[in-house]
Amino acid sequence: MVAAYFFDNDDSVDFRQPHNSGKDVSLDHLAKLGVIYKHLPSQEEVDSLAEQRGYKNRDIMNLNAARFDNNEQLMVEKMKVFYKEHIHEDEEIRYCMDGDGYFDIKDSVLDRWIRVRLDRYDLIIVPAGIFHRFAVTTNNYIKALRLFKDEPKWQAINKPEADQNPIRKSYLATLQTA
Ligand SMILES: CSCCC(=O)C(=O)O
Ligand SMILES: [Fe+2]
Repeated sequence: MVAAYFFDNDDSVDFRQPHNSGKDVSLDHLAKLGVIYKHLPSQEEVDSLAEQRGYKNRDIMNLNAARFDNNEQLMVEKMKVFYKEHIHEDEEIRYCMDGDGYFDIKDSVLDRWIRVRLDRYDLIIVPAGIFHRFAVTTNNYIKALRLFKDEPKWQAINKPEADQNPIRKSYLATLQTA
């Protein structure tokens, strides 16, 4: 079941560890940042949400150590692409079909990372322009359905370019009016 809490900022510890500061974050607080969480135990519910929100395409991302010949070091190296804070110019919609993972959300009002743990049948919608990152847990496995409004493309925009991105600026403007 989902868990959300402020990240403990202890970068000396493997990023796949929980990093729980002990300070929980409510789903309402996440919603104020534009992040939507849902628990959808059936595929029908996922399909209905996709219909409502106009997600026309999807694919499945399977991240596990076996994909890297059980070479955990290689997997960690590859995972760092997702763990580098980034934005997208579209919503990021991920549904955990199996396994688990951490979606870290940057609260730009408090300037703090919020860690959201997704477990099976959890879905997260990360708004366009918000800084975020992803890590598997120490289970080293997630099977995630990726939903897209248009073409299934994954384009991460990192700092410093992201800070000047118009979608980023629009996102920050929504926080001012919230
Ligand atoms: C398991 S989905 C990987 C994370 C991701 O797609 C992203 O952060 O853009
Ligand atoms: Fe992303």
